[in-house]
Amino acid sequence: MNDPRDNTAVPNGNVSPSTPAHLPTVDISRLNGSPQDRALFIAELRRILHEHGFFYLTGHGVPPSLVDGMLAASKQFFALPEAAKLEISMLKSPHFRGYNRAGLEMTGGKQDWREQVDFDCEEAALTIGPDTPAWKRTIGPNLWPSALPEFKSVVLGYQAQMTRVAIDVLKAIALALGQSEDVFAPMYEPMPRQHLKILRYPGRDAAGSEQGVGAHKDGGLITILLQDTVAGLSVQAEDGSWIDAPPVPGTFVVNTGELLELATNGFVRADVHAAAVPPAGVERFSIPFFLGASHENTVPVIDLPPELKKIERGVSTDPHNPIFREVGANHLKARLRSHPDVAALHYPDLSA
Ligand SMILES: O=C(O)CCC(=O)C(=O)O
Ligand SMILES: [Fe+2]
Repeated sequence: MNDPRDNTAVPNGNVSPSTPAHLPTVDISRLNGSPQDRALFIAELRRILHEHGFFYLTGHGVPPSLVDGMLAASKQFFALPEAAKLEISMLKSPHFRGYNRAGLEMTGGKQDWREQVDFDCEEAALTIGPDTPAWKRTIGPNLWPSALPEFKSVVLGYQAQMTRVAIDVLKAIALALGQSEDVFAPMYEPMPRQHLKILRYPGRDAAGSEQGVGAHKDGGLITILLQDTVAGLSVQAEDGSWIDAPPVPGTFVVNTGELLELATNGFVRADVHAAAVPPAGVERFSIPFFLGASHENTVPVIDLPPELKKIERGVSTDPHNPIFREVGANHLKARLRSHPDVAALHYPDLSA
């Protein structure tokens, strides 16, 4: 999977006062409605994808108990003594899994003020020889805290459910683009990357930076974000204004990532977004899940119908942050950039 914490050359922090605009809502269960409603839904989704690349998702079928359990387990983890969290420090993982204290991840060259744990597919490390592509070193096991024995099953259960939701949404997007519902399958099969991050943003009084997470686009195919009760996320619209995306109970915020923008030659927008540090004394929890393409694949360009093709935007290339169509190489590039300390320790041959 491409890394969602991909940095972009956009101004950081200082998100301007938000407009009162709202993100649209997509009720994916309408795909199972009457033929008329299904057709209406697909047409609406097509417009949303072109204009926004961000929406609230309802009708997703995720049981509230699973969401509550995941949030509760995340809060339990962050409440552990620091030593118990550092037991799974990402510095111990050449595969970019594990815990980072606030201020260790970078976006736009600046510190993000949030503590976090990263997970991806639960898998064994590969045998690496001199000719093995470097990205294969990112394959490997997740790290699990011994202080919370039940954590692993909660996280893996939630991750599996998010993979299902993300693939359902990708199928709906395929239909909205006039394609067969499996048009993206050659990108995410045989092993979609399943990057899950649990995040805690401490309040402004405890923060060492104004930046919760700096302005960026997500690097994968699609992101399914769960927010707890505190607002903080904002999204940049095409006209440059910022739209707040506060939590709405029962929904996820969904956004399309750079690989989808690449595959649709910019018909689908991957919007820039950022999260602010919460007010003093308030902590914010959020849990993004990033579904990515399978590492060994190359991102194709999907041949859209003529009426969509004529409003493709093309893909802008940032010389400071090139996007590679080779998924594994793209993923490694983004991980090295986001985690310079892990890169220096485990990839001294590749880091500057
Ligand atoms: O915390 C949030 O609301 C957004 C997090 C985010 O955009 C990211 O981690 O990529
Ligand atoms: Fe993001």
